[in-house]
Amino acid sequence: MSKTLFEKIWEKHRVKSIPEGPDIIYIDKHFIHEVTSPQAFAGVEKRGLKVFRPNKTVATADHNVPTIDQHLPIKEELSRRQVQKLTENCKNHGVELYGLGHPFQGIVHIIGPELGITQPGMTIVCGDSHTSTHGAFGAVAFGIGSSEVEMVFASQCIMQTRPKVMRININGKLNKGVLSKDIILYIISKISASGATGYFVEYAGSTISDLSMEARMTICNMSIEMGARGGMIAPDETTFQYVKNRLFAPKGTAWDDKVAEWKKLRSDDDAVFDSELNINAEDIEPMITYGTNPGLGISINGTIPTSGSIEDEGDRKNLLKALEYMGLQEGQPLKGMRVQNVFIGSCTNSRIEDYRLIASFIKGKKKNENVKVMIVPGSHQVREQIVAEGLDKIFNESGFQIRQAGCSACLGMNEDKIPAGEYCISTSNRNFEGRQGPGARTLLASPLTAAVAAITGEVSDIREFV
Ligand SMILES: CC(C)[C@H](C(=O)O)[C@@H](O)C(=O)O
Ligand code: SF4
Repeated sequence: MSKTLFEKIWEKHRVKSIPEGPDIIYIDKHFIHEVTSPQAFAGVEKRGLKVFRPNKTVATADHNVPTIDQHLPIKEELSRRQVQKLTENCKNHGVELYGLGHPFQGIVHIIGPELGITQPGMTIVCGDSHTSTHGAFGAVAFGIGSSEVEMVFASQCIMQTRPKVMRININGKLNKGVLSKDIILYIISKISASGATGYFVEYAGSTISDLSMEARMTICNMSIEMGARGGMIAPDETTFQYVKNRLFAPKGTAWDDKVAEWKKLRSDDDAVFDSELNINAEDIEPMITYGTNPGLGISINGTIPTSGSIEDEGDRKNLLKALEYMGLQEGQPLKGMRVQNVFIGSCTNSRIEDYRLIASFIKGKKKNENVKVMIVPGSHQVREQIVAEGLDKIFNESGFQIRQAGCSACLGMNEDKIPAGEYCISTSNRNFEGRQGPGARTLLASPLTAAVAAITGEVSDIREFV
């Protein structure tokens, strides 16, 4: 019988099916961080257990860490305790930790791919919704809750109801100034923040095949923002080239064997999806969000919808509530609006490719004097690469501040917060109320759209500058 890519990987990892119930799935790789692991460690300890296969788990400190002076003790007490607890737990259970000061430290979804831990055909989980990022390699990767983290610690397996499968086909050439972030913001604006609920999404088509791994990760990362359980892309030459020679990638004949196996990881030609969506790449323009969920987005030249144009009463109320929080009006354009902050980071867009692109655009330009610009690399290694390539000089000359690796202003769990009432163009993935700090107002956009705003001090159309 023909199968989708998702089904092939899922079935290969199925240990048992519970009649009328969930499947038990073997997990190849388990990532953990300081926020969702303490309860799980406490849970296994309460049962008198140890982590069953500690070498299948990798830990990093990312959410609570400061992004300056990481060599000093963490100032915020809660953050300090969380990171300390992670260190103790990893030590007690024999789990490898890339903590502060370690050369591999960084955002969990950045370091997995970067180190070659993330590989095609794997099942990967983490107590973090953006685990979907790893699906870009043709892995079944999804976020889990703390009680499921405990399940994986205890058994290296997880009980999961098998989701439905959706395919989103994107074909054609991208317009000038349009990045993969715009593709995913466009899709979510079309199908809404709940449009893929209950599904695992496979992205396919010529536009996707033409993308780099970094760009594919950005798309898979935000699958969760339309309600999907995860997102994935069939591995191809681009994938193999990215993984090859990375630290934990298979080497020698093991590499050849793996690639032969990975080449079979694609949906069969006649595989049936529960839902399918077709998108024309030429329809996509640079995008920006105006509301408090990632589905409330428009093209950079667009206007905010009017409440009168929205049929559903719930949606209408949500729009008005979002606009009130955002200090925006219905029908208003965003272009030309002043912003006070630009945040270029998070597991969506903090890879070296993002910074190369931004650096080549801003070279020789100065940031607007009223804007604060934060460059927060996704990992320590990305930061080192920025310096090795001399991009740091470009950023410094433009007045962009380069910080150390962490989740940073993507969410207000650490010292990096956006002041209440201020606007921030952010390359992250969530614009919820208070996400970047109490009262902070987030406009999600691509790294290029963020960079051009840093220079002009206002929401701008990158196409007018390149
Ligand atoms: C803190 C963590 C559990 C959370 C997540 O699951 O995604 C965070 O990473 C986020 O992006 O909101
Ligand atoms: S960077 Fe943001 S979205 Fe990614 S894991 Fe950290 S908090 Fe979550």
